[in-house]
Amino acid sequence: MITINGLSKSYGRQRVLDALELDARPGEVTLLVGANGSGKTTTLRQLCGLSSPDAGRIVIGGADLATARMAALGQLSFLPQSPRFHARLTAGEILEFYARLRGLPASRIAAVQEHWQLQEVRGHATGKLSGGTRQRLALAVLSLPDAPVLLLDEPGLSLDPDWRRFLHAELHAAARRGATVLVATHLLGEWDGQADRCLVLEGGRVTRELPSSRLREAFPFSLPHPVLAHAV
Ligand SMILES: Nc1ncnc2c1ncn2[C@@H]1O[C@H](COP(=O)(O)OP(=O)(O)OP(=O)(O)O)[C@@H](O)[C@H]1O
Repeated sequence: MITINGLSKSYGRQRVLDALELDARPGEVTLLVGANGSGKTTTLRQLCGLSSPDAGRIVIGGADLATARMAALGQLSFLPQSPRFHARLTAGEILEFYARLRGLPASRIAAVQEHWQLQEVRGHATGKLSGGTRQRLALAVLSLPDAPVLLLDEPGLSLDPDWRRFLHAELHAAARRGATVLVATHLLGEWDGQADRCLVLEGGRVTRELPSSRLREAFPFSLPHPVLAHAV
């Protein structure tokens, strides 16, 4: 469970989040949608403790991020928008590194590697992987700890349609196991009908909640916007 109350964040004079209220529940895939620059990444970075809010409260699985930081962060697994790995390390070394950080056994690495079909590139330097394969590696890292709260920033960007479908199925499977899944995206077409809830971020606040099956009809006014027009 994620609960955000009154979260505000400004960069200089730009108020990006303005007393944001948001919740994401266990057992559901929740989308946070909005145009480029609407504050989706800023929201996820606040949730991960990578940036401090000016005001407001974040509670993750009952732990307040400000007062019980380790308990809150320990429940998270985060996929950033542009995952970066050391270019000379191999895919296998990356998985081993993150597994060691989380205290996970080699059997878990093997299972995740097979699940995301990374066996063939296990010995390949990440700098030489295709964008989509690197994204699959990042998703494998995300799924290593089987965390109760998953945060994903534009997870489908470099995946082909088959892997996007696989990703959706994975996220729903995690939700069925009880995880809270929050996905930030502006790729509305990709997620049409694919989420349990859809929160619309505008002007630094969640202004509306829609069923994801209504994403396309809910955003016709956005078509002249180049990004949203491209996305739908
Ligand atoms: N570290 C920072 N310093 C200054 N401004 C920032 C910083 N991070 C984000 N911003 C600004 O905050 C606004 C929101 O950015 P953010 O990345 O959260 O939007 P977004 O909804 O994720 O956009 P996109 O869909 O393009 O990824 C933008 O105007 C951005 O330039």
